[in-house]
Amino acid sequence: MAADLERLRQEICRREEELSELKQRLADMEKKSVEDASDGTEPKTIHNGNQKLTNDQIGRYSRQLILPELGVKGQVKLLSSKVLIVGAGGLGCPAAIYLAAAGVGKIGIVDYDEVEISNLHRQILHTEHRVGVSKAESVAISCRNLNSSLNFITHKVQLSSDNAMSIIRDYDIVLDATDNVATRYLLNDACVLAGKPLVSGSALRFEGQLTVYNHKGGPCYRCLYPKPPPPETVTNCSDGGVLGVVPGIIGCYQALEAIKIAADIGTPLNQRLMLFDAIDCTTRTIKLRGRQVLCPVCGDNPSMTQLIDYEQFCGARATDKDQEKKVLPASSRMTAKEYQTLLENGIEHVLLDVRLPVEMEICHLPHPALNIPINTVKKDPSALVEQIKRQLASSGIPLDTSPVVVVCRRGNDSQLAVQLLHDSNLNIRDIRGGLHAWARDVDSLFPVY
Ligand SMILES: Nc1ncnc2c1ncn2[C@@H]1O[C@H](COP(=O)(O)OP(=O)(O)OP(=O)(O)O)[C@@H](O)[C@H]1O
Ligand SMILES: [Zn+2]
Repeated sequence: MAADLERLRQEICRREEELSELKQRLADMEKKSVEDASDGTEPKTIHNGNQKLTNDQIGRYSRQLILPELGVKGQVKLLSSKVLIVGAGGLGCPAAIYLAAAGVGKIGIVDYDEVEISNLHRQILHTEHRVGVSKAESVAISCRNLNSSLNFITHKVQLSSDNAMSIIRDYDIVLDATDNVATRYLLNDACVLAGKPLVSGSALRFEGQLTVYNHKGGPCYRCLYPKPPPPETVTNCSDGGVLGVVPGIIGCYQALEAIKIAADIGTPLNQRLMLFDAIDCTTRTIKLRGRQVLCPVCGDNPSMTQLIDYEQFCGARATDKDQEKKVLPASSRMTAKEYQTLLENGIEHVLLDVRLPVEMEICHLPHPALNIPINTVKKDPSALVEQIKRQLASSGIPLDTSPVVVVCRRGNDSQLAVQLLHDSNLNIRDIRGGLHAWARDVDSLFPVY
C-alpha cells in the first residue's frame, strides 16, 4: 500500500514536470512564431499599431497597463527585466508568483533544498505530491502554470562564494529570500561587487522586515551591520516558529519593490526599513543611516574586492539544516532505544523535558515529565537541581543512582541542560537525537515536528 502510494506520487510528479516542459516548449514556439511573423513586411499577428507589446501581452497585463504610472513603458521594462530570487521558501514563493504574474521577463530561482511537508503551511507554491522535489524546480513549475510566456531559470545549488558572482551577473535585481546570516552577508557583498540592488526580506514568528540595499546611493547590509550577530542569538523559523501569512506578506512586498525598481516607478525602500507586526497589525517605516564611507565593501576605499568565507566570518553555517551538536561525552548520553529499555524495565527516574509548554502539547514521551524550558534552566540551574532532588526524595528514589533523563526535540538543548546541571551529583543523561530519534528508532507512529 505504502509503495503504491509512493509510486503514484512519483508518477504525478513526473507528469507534472513533463507538462511544465511542454508548456515551456509551447511558449517558446509561440514566441518564435510571433518573431517570424514580424520579420516579414506585413506583421501577421500584431495589429495593435504599437508593436512594443503583443496582443496577448496587452490582454494579459491590461489591468496594470492602464495604470498611468506603469503604462506600456513600464510593462516593456518589466518584460525585459531579470530578477533573481535566492531562496524558494516562505518569502521566495509569494515573491516569485507575483513577479511571474506581473510579467518580469526572466526569473531565476536559487535553492539547493527539497520540499518537505512542514514547508507547506507557508511555502505556498509547493504541493503535497512535490514533497522531495527540488524547491527551485517546484517554484518554476507553479510560476510557469501561471505565466508560461516568461523565462524561468532554476539554480539548484547552494549559493556560495564560488558561484554567487557568476549566477548574479545575469540578473538586474536580486531578492534575498533566505533564512541565514552567512547568506545575507554573501548576497550583500556579491550585489555590491556586481552593482545590483538587493531587496531583502525576513520573517519570524509574527514579525517581518523589509528593506532595499545598495540602491540609489543607499547603504548596504554591512554599512548597517558591520559585524555578524553571535550565532546563538539567531533564531530561525524551524526553532522560533512563523505564521505562514507573515512571510507571505513580506514576500509580496519584496516582489513589489522589485517591480518598482524594474519599471522605475514610485519611491524604493532604500535607506528605510519597514517593520511589520502581525499581532496588532502595525507597520512602521524607519529611516536608516546612510552609506558609510568607511564600509569595507561599498565605502569610498573598499578593502573587500572579492567574496570571502562567510561561514567562517559569521561562525555559522549558510543553511539552517539541523546539525547535531556534540557537546556531551558518550557517557552522559543514552540512545532512544536505551530509554525505551529503561521504561520497559520500570526503572524509576525523573524525565526532564526542556521544550516549551506549547511543544509539550504537540507530543511528549510516554512517561510523566518535569517540563522546564531550556531558557528557564539557563537562568537558574541550581533551583532546578533542588526541584529535581525534592522530586526524587518525595518519590523515595535514591538520588545518586536513579537516572535523570533530559529530552528535547532534536537533542541539542538537552545536552545544554545536562551541561548546566552536571555539577549536581545527579545521575543525569540526555536522549541523543531527542524526540526525532524516538520517532525514528522506537515509535514510528510518534509525530515529528
Ligand atoms: N545559501 C543558500 N543558497 C540557496 N538557498 C538557500 C541558501 N540559504 C538558504 N536557502 C534557502 O532559502 C529558503 C529559506 O526559506 P524558509 O526559511 O522559508 O525555508 P526552510 O529553511 O525550508 O524552513 P524551515 O526553517 O521551516 O526548515 C530555504 O528553502 C533554503 O533552502
Ligand atoms: Zn556598505
